[in-house]
Amino acid sequence: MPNAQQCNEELARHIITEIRLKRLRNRYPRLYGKNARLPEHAYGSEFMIYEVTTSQGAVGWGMHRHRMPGGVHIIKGTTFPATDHLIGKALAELFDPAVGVIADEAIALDFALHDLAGRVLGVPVYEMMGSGGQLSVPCYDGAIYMNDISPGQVDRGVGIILDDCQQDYDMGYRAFKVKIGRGNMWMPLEEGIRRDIEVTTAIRKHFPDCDILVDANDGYSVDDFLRYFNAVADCGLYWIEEPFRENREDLLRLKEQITKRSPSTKIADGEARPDVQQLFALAGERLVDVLLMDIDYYGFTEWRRLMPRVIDSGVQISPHNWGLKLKTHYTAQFAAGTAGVLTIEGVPDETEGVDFSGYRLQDGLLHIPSAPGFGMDLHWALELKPLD
Ligand SMILES: O=C([O-])C(=O)C[C@H](O)[C@@H](O)C(=O)[O-]
Repeated sequence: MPNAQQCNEELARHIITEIRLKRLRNRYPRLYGKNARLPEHAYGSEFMIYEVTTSQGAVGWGMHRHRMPGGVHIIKGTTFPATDHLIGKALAELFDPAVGVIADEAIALDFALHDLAGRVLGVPVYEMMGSGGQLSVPCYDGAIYMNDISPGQVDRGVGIILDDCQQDYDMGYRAFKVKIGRGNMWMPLEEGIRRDIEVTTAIRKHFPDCDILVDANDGYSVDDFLRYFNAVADCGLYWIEEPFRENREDLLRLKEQITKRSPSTKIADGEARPDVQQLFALAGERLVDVLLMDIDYYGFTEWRRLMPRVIDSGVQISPHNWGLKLKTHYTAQFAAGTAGVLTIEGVPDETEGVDFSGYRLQDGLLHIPSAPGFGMDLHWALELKPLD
């Protein structure tokens, strides 16, 4: 890795000449069904990326970040930040390898600029971050949804969930995050709790070598969650995610039960509507063990800024990546760049036009490539032009 001055000089030579907005599509290998709060997550979706070119012919690309300061373009009814004002700027004005994006007006390009700077400097993103983590990171399967209650599946009951686990096991996953909270919206409460218990214990029985994480998307009350937890305490859950909306009193009760029944089980929280100050306060009392703010909505650069505080506090992190393997790979680079990442969320999918082959999942570990930037090549994506 070149030193800070060499990096700055090199990035200063690269003037942004073009920013293209493009559309990609991903596809899941099966229907991803309901969680405690949302209906079917379907078979994939479309999302936007930026491709950024410089005066020296360097090209970087990355997912559009969902924070939108500044002006906007409207494309087919969707709003995106204007990027014309970034044309003509030197890469060094927008990006510092030791920090990330340094100009708020360019934050929508967070992933694209990390990729571009890595390619310009000839280093992977994790190296720009200091290579403080591991090149093989534990990666769990985040795709075990409530497929037993999706239309057309009802007759197969818990069996369909075991088939889903097997499909992902065969891809190399050795830890499953299982959606629970059927009684919140989809089944009568008691029946829903019973099914959650049945699903959890069946996975434990059929996959004894795998970790089980459960995620209720805040869909339980503390009393009902404790009933569920006590029934599955022998399963040795790896973590409990968002059992109910985070608050000190309820988390104290849960922690007390965990300490008694399954002391190694962790509590993970902070994906939905995170209040970062509150999360650190809860982490300070060991009522939250793992912080989950999303790699996109919270942000790659923002996570980088937060890391000194994370490491100081001793809490662990696992930035939320739901929806796209692309996000998993962003977080994998993050995990290789810094200490403090416990495990990362994997999403089994394929994205048209993107070469993911540098990343390899085996026996529950995601191996990260040393290619420059994020190490994923973009072969083709549909270009979008703003409406006049
Ligand atoms: O931890 C996770 O992956 C999620 O909770 C994803 C959710 O199921 C999904 O609906 C979302 O991201 O809103």
